[in-house]
Amino acid sequence: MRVLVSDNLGEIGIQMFQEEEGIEVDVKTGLPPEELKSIIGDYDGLVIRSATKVTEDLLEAATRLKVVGRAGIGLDNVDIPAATKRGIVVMNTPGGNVVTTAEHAISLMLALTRNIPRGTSSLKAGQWDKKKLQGREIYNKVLGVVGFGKIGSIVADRARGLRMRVIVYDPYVTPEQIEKAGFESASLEELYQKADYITVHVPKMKETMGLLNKDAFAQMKDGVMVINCARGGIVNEADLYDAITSGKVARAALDVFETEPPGATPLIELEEVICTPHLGASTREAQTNVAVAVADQIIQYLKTGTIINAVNVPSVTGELLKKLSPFLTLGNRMGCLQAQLCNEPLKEVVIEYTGDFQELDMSPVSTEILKGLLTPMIQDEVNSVNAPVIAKERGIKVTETTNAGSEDYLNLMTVRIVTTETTNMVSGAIFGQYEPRVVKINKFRLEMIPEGHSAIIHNLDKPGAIGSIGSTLGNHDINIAQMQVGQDEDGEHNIIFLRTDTPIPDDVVEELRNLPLIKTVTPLEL
Ligand SMILES: NC(=O)C1=CN([C@@H]2O[C@H](COP(=O)(O)OP(=O)(O)OC[C@H]3O[C@@H](n4cnc5c(N)ncnc54)[C@H](O)[C@@H]3O)[C@@H](O)[C@H]2O)C=CC1
Ligand SMILES: O=C(O)C(=O)COP(=O)(O)O
Repeated sequence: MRVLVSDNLGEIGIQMFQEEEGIEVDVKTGLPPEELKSIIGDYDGLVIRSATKVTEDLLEAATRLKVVGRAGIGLDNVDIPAATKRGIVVMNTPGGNVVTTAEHAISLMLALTRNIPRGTSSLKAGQWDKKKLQGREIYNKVLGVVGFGKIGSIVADRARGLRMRVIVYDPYVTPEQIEKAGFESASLEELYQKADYITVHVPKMKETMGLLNKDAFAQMKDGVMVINCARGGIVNEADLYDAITSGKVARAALDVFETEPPGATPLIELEEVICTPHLGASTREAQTNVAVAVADQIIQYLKTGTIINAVNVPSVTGELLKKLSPFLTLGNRMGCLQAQLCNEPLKEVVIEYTGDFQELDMSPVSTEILKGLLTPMIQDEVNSVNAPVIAKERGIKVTETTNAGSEDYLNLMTVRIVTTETTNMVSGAIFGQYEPRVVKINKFRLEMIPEGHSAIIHNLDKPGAIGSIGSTLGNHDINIAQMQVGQDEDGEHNIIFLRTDTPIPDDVVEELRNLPLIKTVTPLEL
C-alpha cells in the first residue's frame, strides 16, 4: 500500500506510516495540480490539509485511491460526492485542533481590541503611538458566537472566563443545550443587534457562504468587531470591506480567505483589518494530534477495513467489524445470488433483519448486500463506499427494517428485490458463529452454503429427476460437492441447489435444461 502526503503533516504522522509494515509513504508537498494528477494513480491513500484541492479531475486519475485523510476538520477542499462515487473513503480528524483554533479566535479578538499588530509595526518603525492606538476592554462586552459546535463552544467557554457576556446562535443546537452550558441562546437577528464582537464557527457550506453579508452588517451594532477563523467567504469579503470603510464595522480579524493565499487585497490592506495566514490550527499540539489521528485512521482502514471519522460512509470500528463479519459475508453472497437469480432492471430492494439485531448498526451489511447485488449487474467498480450512491443514481429504492422476533432462526436476513418483471426473496442466517447459509429462496426452504460454483435447478418432484442430473454432470466429469433439495409447499416441485468443484460449462447447462423432468437451470458463481 502506498500513501502520499501532499500537505505539511506533523513528523510523527509520517513516522507512523514509515514504521508500518506493508505501507510505503511519500511526502510531496506543494505540488501543482497537474503534477499531483500525474502521480496520484500510484497511491492507495492520500493525506491532506487545506492546501491540496481534491477535485473530480484529480480523482479521475486516482485509480488506486481508497482513502483521503484530512489532518484537520474542514473538508471544503475535497469533492466528497466525486470521491464517494469512486468508492473512496473521506475521513477527517475532528477534535484534534479545536482547542488550538478556539484559542486563535480569542487571540485575534484580543489583538484586534488592543491594537497589538499595529502597535508592533509602528514601534518597529520607530514610532510611539500611545494615543492613536488606545484600545477598549472586552470585560462585560457581548460576544456573539455563530455556530456552537466543537470550536464555537470552546470559544464561548474561554470568553466567559474573560468575563464577557456570551450569546449564541446555532439553529441545530436547542436553546436548552445552549442555556445548560451557561450561555444565552439568541436568534441571528438578536445576536446581530446585541453583539459587540461576532465570531463565526460554522462549516463552509452553501447555507453558510456569505452568512455575514451586506444585510447582516446592516443589522449589527455600529462599531462591531468581526472575527473569522472558520472559512473564507462565510464573511463576504467585498461586503466586509464596504462595512468597514463606511464605519459600520470597526475592525475585523481574518484567519481565512475566499482565495488562499489572498495576495494583497484592498480588504487586507485596510488598517482596521488584522490577519493571519490560516494559522487557526497551527500549534505543535494540534498538529501532533491531527497527524497521529490521520495516520492511525488511514493505517487502520488500509490494513483492516476499520473506518473511523469517515464523512461519506458509516464508521465501522474494529469491534463492530468483528461482530458483523459473518453477516457481511452472508449479505454479499445473498446480494450476488439475487443478482444472478433475476437479471432484470431493479426497482426496489427491501432488506429485513429479524431477530437479535437490535443493538447492532446493520448499515454496513446493507451496503454489502447492495455491493453483491450491483457488482454482477454493472460495469463500474462497486465497493462498500459507493454502492448506496450507485443504487440511488439508478433509481433503486432501498429500505432497511429491523424486527425483534424470528420464529425459526436467531438471526434472519431477508433480501426482497422488486424488478420490472417480478419479486424475488432470499433469506439467510448464520449457523453457529460464522457459517453463512441461505435458508429460503422464495417459497423453498433449504440450507445452502453460498460459495463457489453452483447452480439452482427447478424440477418436477418425480423419481429419476435427481439421478438424471447426477449422471449428466458425471458424464462430463463434474463433481458435485454439495446437493440440497427443497420441496415446494404444493409438493409438486423441487428446488435443487448444487455446488460443484468446477464450473458447469454452458453446453452442460443446456443439456441439463433439456432433461425431461427439469424446468429451469440457473448457474451461479458466488
Ligand atoms: N482556521 C482554522 O485553521 C480552522 C478552521 N476550522 C473551521 O471551523 C469550522 C467549525 O469547526 P468545528 O467547531 O469543529 O465544527 P462542528 O461541526 O463541531 O461545529 C459546527 C457548528 O456549526 C453549526 N452550524 C451549521 N450551520 C449553521 C448555520 N447556518 N448557522 C449557525 N450555526 C450553524 C452546527 O450546528 C455545528 O454546531 C470547520 O468546519 C472548519 O471549517 C476548523 C479548524 C481549524
Ligand atoms: O482543520 C481545519 O479545518 C483547518 O482549517 C486547518 O487547516 P490547516 O490544516 O492548517 O490547513
